[in-house]
Amino acid sequence: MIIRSGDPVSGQALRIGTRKSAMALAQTGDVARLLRASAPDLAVDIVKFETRGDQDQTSKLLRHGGKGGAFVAEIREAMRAGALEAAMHSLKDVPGNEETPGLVLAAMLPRDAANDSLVLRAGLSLETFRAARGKGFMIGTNAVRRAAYLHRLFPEATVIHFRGAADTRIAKLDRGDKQRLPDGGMVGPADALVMARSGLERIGMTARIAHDFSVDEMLPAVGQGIVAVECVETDWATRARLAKIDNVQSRLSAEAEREVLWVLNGHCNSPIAGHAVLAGNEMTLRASVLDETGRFIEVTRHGPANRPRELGRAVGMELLEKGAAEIIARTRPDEH
Ligand SMILES: NCc1[nH]cc(CCC(=O)O)c1CC(=O)O
Repeated sequence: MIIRSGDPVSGQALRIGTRKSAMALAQTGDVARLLRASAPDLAVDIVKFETRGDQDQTSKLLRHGGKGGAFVAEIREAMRAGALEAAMHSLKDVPGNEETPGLVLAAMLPRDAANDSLVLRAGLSLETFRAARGKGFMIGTNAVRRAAYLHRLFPEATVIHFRGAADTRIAKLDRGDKQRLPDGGMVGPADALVMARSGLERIGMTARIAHDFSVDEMLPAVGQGIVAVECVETDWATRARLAKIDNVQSRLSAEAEREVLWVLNGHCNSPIAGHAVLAGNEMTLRASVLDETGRFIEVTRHGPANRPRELGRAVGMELLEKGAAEIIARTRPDEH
């Protein structure tokens, strides 16, 4: 079968579902631009969803499969029901320990910056923060991975629960808002936040970055910086369109990193980090499992770039041999 762009027979547009945060819309805009460039006649419709993940700001979310899972689930339902051809996801938010029968991540965009960045409250200087080595400062995040790395990097700082979309999080930081904890208590205000550089780039807020953590200082979440597009496995026309914008390096890195999650049975809010780097025919995969009490296991292995799953499996198994399962079990969301 020949797939023609803008398919004049059906005249159908490709409908992509997305959350409606500023970051998600920027990402979906990137997907649409690449699709149109690869098939100039293709009509791309962006369908905005307010997911349960955006509405539910309570701790229930963590108990029910985690934040990431909630963001993803509703858009998938719409796609399975035929209301969409494709769904845009931040790969980082796509659970790595679940089967998704009938769906496939058919495109991954070129990876943006994978590292995390430090954002300071307006008026607070990096010099002041550095001189205190974090002492007396409150740093906000709701990712257990970032919290554990912050305890390693700034043992004298206090890490506090801080949530919301990227742009509203920074607004709350600058206003000095207190945060409601899952148990109903209040904490804060925060002096600093840790956020993905890629997200800040997408919402045009890189001017607020006080410091970029290197990926070695703070190993990123699996898939961080990669935008993925999912579709129905047997929707061959959509798969052909998405295949045109698929980036091989992102896909190979994602396969290696996500295999670690699969081996560790990591959930959305696991203290698991993983990052693959490609150099010629070789891939280097580093992954870690850590907690806020200072337990830290890190594994680095090299392998052929065209066998990413094997490398991910080897790294995951070595983490398990070194005791990763016990650390992960202690941070299960349903135990929060
Ligand atoms: N959980 C929200 C989320 N999902 C993906 C990103 C960053 C963008 C990316 O990884 O591509 C973010 C924001 C953040 O972590 O600061």
